[in-house]
Amino acid sequence: MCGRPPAGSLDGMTMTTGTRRAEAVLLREVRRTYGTGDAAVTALAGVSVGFRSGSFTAVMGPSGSGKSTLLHCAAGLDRPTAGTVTIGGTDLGGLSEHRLTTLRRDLVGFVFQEFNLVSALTAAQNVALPLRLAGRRPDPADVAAAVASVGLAQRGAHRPSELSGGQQQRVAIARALVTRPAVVFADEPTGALDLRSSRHVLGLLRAAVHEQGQTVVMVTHDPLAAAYADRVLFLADGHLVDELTGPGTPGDAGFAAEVAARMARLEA
Ligand SMILES: Nc1ncnc2c1ncn2[C@@H]1O[C@H](COP(=O)(O)OP(=O)(O)OP(=O)(O)O)[C@@H](O)[C@H]1O
Repeated sequence: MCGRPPAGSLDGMTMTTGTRRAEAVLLREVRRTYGTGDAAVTALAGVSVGFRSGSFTAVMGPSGSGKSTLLHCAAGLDRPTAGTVTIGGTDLGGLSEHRLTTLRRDLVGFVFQEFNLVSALTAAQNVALPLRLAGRRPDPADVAAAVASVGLAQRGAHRPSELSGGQQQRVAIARALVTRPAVVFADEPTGALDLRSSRHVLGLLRAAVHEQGQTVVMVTHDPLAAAYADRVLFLADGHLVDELTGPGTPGDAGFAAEVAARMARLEA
């Protein structure tokens, strides 16, 4: 947020792999099955995909296609039934719950559709929360800068109930970015917002990628939102079935139309 590289910088992995842009997150043959026997549901049927450091990826697909499951497995919030997930070169499968929690805290930020702010805390206190949870004493200037960076300099002392939905989501984004995580996972971040607020939020996520070098993976149902990403992945029945690369212009109308056409085909 302050022009510094992400705290979870993946340089070490870049050197060991010898590639300029390492995979911040890598899924290999990830399967996730819920339930057993006749009641078993295969949410992910063997997905292999990488998210390069400094990239913005949107994940789309019909309802029930496995988008949230993919996001949760990639973020270490859920454990795959089979396959491997690595974040910053670390295989999550081998980690204890405690180490997994620490890795998420150090390398990962989250943005949810429903904001998930703590209602009793002010905007600034919400933004400072991940630093406190990491045992750090937040520098008020850093917190103020994070709040200002999402356009809420005058609102730091307000509680969530005193903010609009769009403002609350901007607080959630500042909170997700304040520790400068290598990867931000966003699950329908604009699902509850109007068009203007959505654009603002998507612009902030894009800036995190293109100005701060962070990596964003965003699940969305909205082709206009997906058109802010550099790449759009399409899931169907737990499989990765299609992929589009954007023209590099945020919210490009032609790209959004192409994304909508691919979605319409999947939903037909
Ligand atoms: N905890 C669970 N127990 C049983 N089945 C589940 C569970 N979570 C998800 N599923 C099933 O796994 C499949 C994929 O679900 P998932 O939530 O990943 O899809 P999605 O693409 O995110 O859907 P939506 O767009 O509707 O949010 C669905 O068939 C869903 O019913």
